[in-house]
Amino acid sequence: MAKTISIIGASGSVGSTLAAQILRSKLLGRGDRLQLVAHGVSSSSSKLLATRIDLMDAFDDDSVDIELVANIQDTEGDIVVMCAGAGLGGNLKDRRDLGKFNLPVFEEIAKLCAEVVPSSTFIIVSNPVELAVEIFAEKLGRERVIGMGAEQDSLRFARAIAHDLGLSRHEVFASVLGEHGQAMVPLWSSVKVETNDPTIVNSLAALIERSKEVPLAQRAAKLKSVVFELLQGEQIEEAYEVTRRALPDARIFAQPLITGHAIHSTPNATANATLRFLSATLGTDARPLHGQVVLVGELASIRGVCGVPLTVKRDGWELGTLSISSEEQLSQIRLSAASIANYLMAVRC
Ligand SMILES: NC(=O)c1ccc[n+]([C@@H]2O[C@H](COP(=O)([O-])OP(=O)(O)OC[C@H]3O[C@@H](n4cnc5c(N)ncnc54)[C@H](O)[C@@H]3O)[C@@H](O)[C@H]2O)c1
Repeated sequence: MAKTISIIGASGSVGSTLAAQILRSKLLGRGDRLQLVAHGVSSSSSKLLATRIDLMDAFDDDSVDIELVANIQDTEGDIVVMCAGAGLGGNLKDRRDLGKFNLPVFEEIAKLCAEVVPSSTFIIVSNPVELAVEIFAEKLGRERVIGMGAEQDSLRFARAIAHDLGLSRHEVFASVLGEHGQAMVPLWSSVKVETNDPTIVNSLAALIERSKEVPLAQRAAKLKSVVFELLQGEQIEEAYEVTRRALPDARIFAQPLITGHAIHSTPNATANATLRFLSATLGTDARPLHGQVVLVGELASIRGVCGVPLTVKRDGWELGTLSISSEEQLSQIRLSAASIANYLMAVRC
């Protein structure tokens, strides 16, 4: 059966990079459609007209129908990727700062989607991911609304560990749960390396031991403050160097801020993580994922939005396996969920 993927916010950095990655990955074939959705504003439609031709010049051999959709009301995707809204930059330094700008955008787009594509699966990229997930889940049901931020964070954590151990990321699995932002919870107990090499196993154990010397919140806050100071002087190289010297769990709090500062977004990494959800939804990839979803008590009695391990299929998400080694880590996830809930209440009142 022919498939349609719609990208809302396709003219942005993430949306346009994702469109190219979808076509390059051959997830879609002859007769399938990729909809580039504008929002009824001529500037976004004009950019997408040009983007469409550029994508056709690159990928027309596969005969995917690349369609420009001028208004969100004409979205038809079986899977809809939500990438619309303001991103970080200027005085907006934390993803939570975006809430007040993106709240009306999320409400409007979720309302329109509920009218035209009520049964589709929604992959949420826009920040704050938790806010968009809550709003979309209210309008469309929680079963098929998934934020991809936790997968992005987990891939970053795995890469940071792989880097320090001299491995490649495909040899490391790691989970980051909770918020896609200041209350994220990198779980050392989830880390698995695909090797029995004692040197590497011992190096990982040493990293874990070092991570216990100073609480993560303290290390991450200090690192971010040093990074912000360096960014004020546009010292990008020095800022990356400082993060490289930090432990992987703190590094992932700060490195995306540098990338966001320098190139406004994190388009390739975000598109890559989003592609995993598209592959899972289309049934071509069964790897475990991590994502922000609305829970109703399935995990640690949490009710509300939280990043958790997931398996994703065409008809939505299911809770995946949680590798938790202690009650302390479970309580960190509960605290993160509580922090998300407080933030959502404040931004929506
Ligand atoms: N979850 C993640 O890991 C992750 C990573 C990077 C970016 N993001 C988020 O994704 C979103 C897009 O990021 P980007 O870097 O592509 O930003 P961008 O500024 O390059 O693109 C924004 C897109 O949103 C559209 N848009 C803006 N206002 C709109 C409105 N009122 N209605 C409909 N569409 C509107 C724009 O036309 C454009 O297509 C941001 O919210 C950003 O914070 C999330």
